[in-house]
Amino acid sequence: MQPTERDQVLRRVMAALSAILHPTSGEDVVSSGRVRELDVLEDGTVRFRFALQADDPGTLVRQARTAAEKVEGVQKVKIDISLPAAGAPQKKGPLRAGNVPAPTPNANLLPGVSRIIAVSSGKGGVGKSTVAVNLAASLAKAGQRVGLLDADIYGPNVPIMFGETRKPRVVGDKGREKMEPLDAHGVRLMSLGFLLEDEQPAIMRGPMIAGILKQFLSEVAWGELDVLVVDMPPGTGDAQLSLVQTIRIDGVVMVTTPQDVSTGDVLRGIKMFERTNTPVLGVVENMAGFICPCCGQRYEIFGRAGGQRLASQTGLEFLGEVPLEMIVREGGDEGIPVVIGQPESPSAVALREIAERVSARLSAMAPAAV
Ligand SMILES: Nc1ncnc2c1ncn2[C@@H]1O[C@H](COP(=O)(O)OP(=O)(O)OP(=O)(O)O)[C@@H](O)[C@H]1O
Repeated sequence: MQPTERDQVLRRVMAALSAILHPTSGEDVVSSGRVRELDVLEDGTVRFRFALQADDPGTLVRQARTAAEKVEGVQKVKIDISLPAAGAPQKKGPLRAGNVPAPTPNANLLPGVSRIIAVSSGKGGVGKSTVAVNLAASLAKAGQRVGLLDADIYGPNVPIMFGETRKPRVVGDKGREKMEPLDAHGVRLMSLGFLLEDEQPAIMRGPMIAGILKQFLSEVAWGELDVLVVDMPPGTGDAQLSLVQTIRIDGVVMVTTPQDVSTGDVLRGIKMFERTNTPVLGVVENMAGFICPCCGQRYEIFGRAGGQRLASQTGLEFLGEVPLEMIVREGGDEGIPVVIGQPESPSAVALREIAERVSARLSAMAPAAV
């Protein structure tokens, strides 16, 4: 594209973006300073940075993308989103929650995978992996072709929860080798933990993930899958953002305990996904009451209905609550997910119903747009 032509495209894009107004303040996204560093490259790619403000709806960036894509002469649109850091002015610097590029996941990275669900939590230890494992096992039991990617680099314990101690095999011709996922309880299993040294400090792992994830994923022979469940690292830092930017995630299941809700970590997690245009399917409340193994009596150790309140506060679907039951922990330790080992238990029934709701949400979605 010639410089004069690029200039014309630039002007047309600028005009198209200027027509996008903030729904409450009415200011347009260009003169309000949200769109920055607008450029048109020789190949017709339009690039700009979108400086999101705290009260911006998640749809504003999408509107800007659609408007730019429709402009005559534009081949591709790349947007870097800067998120407002909580309570602090924005600074330039390394990848962090306040300054992240927009997710531009590669659609061809997992070509045989129809849907990707991420299971996430605001903080560690709330039962995120337990939900991911049982969600995957339930979907597989219901006849779907399911993969499970353990991307929890800080505590990759999904293989153990599936009773797997093997390392994946390498298959394929020389120069085109791929790692074959392990097959356990009808689920194809792969863990980023296979790449990490046990003694590697956790602080090294977040930055590492951005570098290795793409290569790692393209070197796994997933085959055809209806659903890939991704067990995310806990929290909302760089590692989570790298994942969202690399993998095309169709929906996120947020796991919380009634207690965790009150800390606001979950809310921060939900906001991070919304700001990166990653749909959140709903909230699961785990450890929602202890069921005594002796008498079956239920005790609300961590309080009640926090997840439900959070769901209504955020307008998200409440996907269900899972009680605190010893058999869930035992199933995890023994490598037999409770939905398989004790399918009639209250927790297994709850987890299966959650899987059904997630499955229904996925079926209702339009074909994945990337
Ligand atoms: N509903 C439950 N009833 C009983 N034990 C549970 C339940 N949910 C999770 N656990 C147990 O709590 C512990 C933490 O669960 P899990 O590893 O799934 O949490 P996580 O959020 O993935 O943690 P991390 O952030 O460390 O990866 C495990 O021992 C698990 O078996």
